[in-house]
Order: sequence, then C-alpha cells, then structure tokens
Amino acid sequence: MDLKDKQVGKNKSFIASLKHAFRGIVTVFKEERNMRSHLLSAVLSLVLCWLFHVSTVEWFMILFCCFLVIIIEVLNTVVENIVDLVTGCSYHPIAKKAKDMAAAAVLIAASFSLLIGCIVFLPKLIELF
Ligand SMILES: Nc1ncnc2c1ncn2[C@@H]1O[C@H](COP(=O)(O)OP(=O)(O)OP(=O)(O)O)[C@@H](O)[C@H]1O
Repeated sequence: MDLKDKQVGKNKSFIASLKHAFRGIVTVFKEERNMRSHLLSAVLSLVLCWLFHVSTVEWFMILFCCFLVIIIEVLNTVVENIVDLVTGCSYHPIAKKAKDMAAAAVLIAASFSLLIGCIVFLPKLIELF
C-alpha cells in the first residue's frame, strides 16, 4: 500500500466511497476461501434457476438467499478483522465468543438458503427422474 492510500478521514466524494467499497469486495473474495465457495454455490443455483425456468417468485427467493449469505459472510469477515485488530491475535474468551457468533450467523444464513434451495429445486429434480 503506498503512502497516498493511507487515508484515515472521511471520503471526499461519492466516487472515492465507491472505490473503497469495490476494494472491500475484491479483498474479501481474495482473502476468504469460504466467500469463494459461497460465490460458486450462488452461480450454480442461478444456473439451475435458468435451466429449470423457475418462476419469478422462485428467482427472487434464490437471489435473496445468494445475497443474504454473501452479505453475512462480509460482515463475519469484518468481525474477524476487528477482533484480530483488537486482540493482536492473542487469546481472549470474548474474542472467541464474537468470532463464534459471527460464524453462527453465516451458518444460519447458509442453512436457510439450503432449505430454500431444497424447496425450489427438489420437486423439479424429482420430476426430472
Ligand atoms: N483472539 C482469539 N481469541 C479466542 N479465540 C479465537 C481468537 N481468534 C480465533 N479464535 C477462535 O478460532 C476460531 C477460528 O478463528 P479464525 O479467525 O481463524 O476464523 P476463520 O477460520 O477465518 O473463520 P471462518 O471459517 O468463519 O472464515 C474462532 O471461531 C474462535 O473460536
């Protein structure tokens, strides 16, 4: 990171805010293996939606689940980073609680999405065979 990137104050323009938000997206996909798995699952679900010609409501449900899991994984990564920043990577029981609860949020969102995926795709797969 070069010196001019070491900004600590508020963004001066909407474009600057957007640039930093995009950098956040790139960083989370580069650094988080789980995020890449979520993206792969989302792409596969969208391909299935397209193959099965699902209804508008079903498209909405699947899109909602894809975005939900990705947004919660971003928030989980934020919690992990803040905890590491505060603890300096030394053990603390409250750090453990925070990280475990953030991971629980991802697990709950992913389980909900799996359930929705089963509700939408299972009847169509059964009909196919
Ligand atoms: N500073 C700490 N103090 C106490 N426990 C910690 C600390 N850092 C991590 N842990 C424990 O280790 C687990 C894994 O932490 P880590 O930061 O490696 O998350 P991760 O493997 O990147 O998680 P994810 O699978 O969600 O990406 C946490 O859920 C927590 O139980």
